[in-house]
Amino acid sequence: MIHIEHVNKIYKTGDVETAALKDIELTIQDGAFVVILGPSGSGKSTLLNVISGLDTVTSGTITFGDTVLTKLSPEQMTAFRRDHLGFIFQQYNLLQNLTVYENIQIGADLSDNPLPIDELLEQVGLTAARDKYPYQLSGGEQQRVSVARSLAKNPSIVFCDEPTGSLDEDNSKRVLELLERLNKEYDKTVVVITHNTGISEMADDVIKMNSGRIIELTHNPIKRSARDIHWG
Ligand SMILES: Nc1ncnc2c1ncn2[C@@H]1O[C@H](COP(=O)(O)OP(=O)(O)OP(=O)(O)O)[C@@H](O)[C@H]1O
Repeated sequence: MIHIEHVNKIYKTGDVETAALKDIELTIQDGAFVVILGPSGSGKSTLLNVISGLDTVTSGTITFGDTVLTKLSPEQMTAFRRDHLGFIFQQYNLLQNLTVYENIQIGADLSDNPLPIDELLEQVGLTAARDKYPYQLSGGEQQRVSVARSLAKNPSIVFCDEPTGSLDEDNSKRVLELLERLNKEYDKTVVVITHNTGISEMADDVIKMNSGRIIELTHNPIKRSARDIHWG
């Protein structure tokens, strides 16, 4: 479980201060599928960055199970990220000189308890592409490799920042189906940032942000599967 208590984040650029997060209070349950929605500049990426330790808070506390993330040193935070957190971004960030298999292996090598790469290749439908290089794949296929890479190290939570932002509807739904499976079958907590309101139909919990604040928290009693969401 992640507890976020009274978190504020102020960016200072010269004399200009931007309050990117204002008194955020939030709990993310283990195994939940959480979607964060909000207009550009509302603080979604900043929230994800501070929860995942990619950035520091200005004030407030973030607790992950028994670990108080906001008290960790940068070195401890790096180790925590490596051991527990997976990331998927809009850009696929694959290493161009490595094959599909080798890109996934990079994720597995970070862990003492990795998932089998061949199984992951099968899950993302890329067994036949295992020896291809990223430039030989479509955007959708590349994003599926990055999903497999993030899962390979067997993280307890996967953070996704606009994971379908560069994909058409069909490829997006394939990637979303993988996130769904990762949540249900592999029991990972999944946190997705998106502009696409349709994706919130898949979520257990939907967080709406505006101007650095959480303006609405909704729990979906019934979730739609990735294939059935309304594409927005
Ligand atoms: N490194 C930074 N330095 C200064 N200001 C920043 C920095 N990063 C973000 N901001 C500001 O903080 C606010 C929140 O930005 P953030 O990137 O979290 O929004 P977002 O909701 O993720 O937007 P988008 O959907 O466009 O990615 C914005 O006003 C932004 O300009």
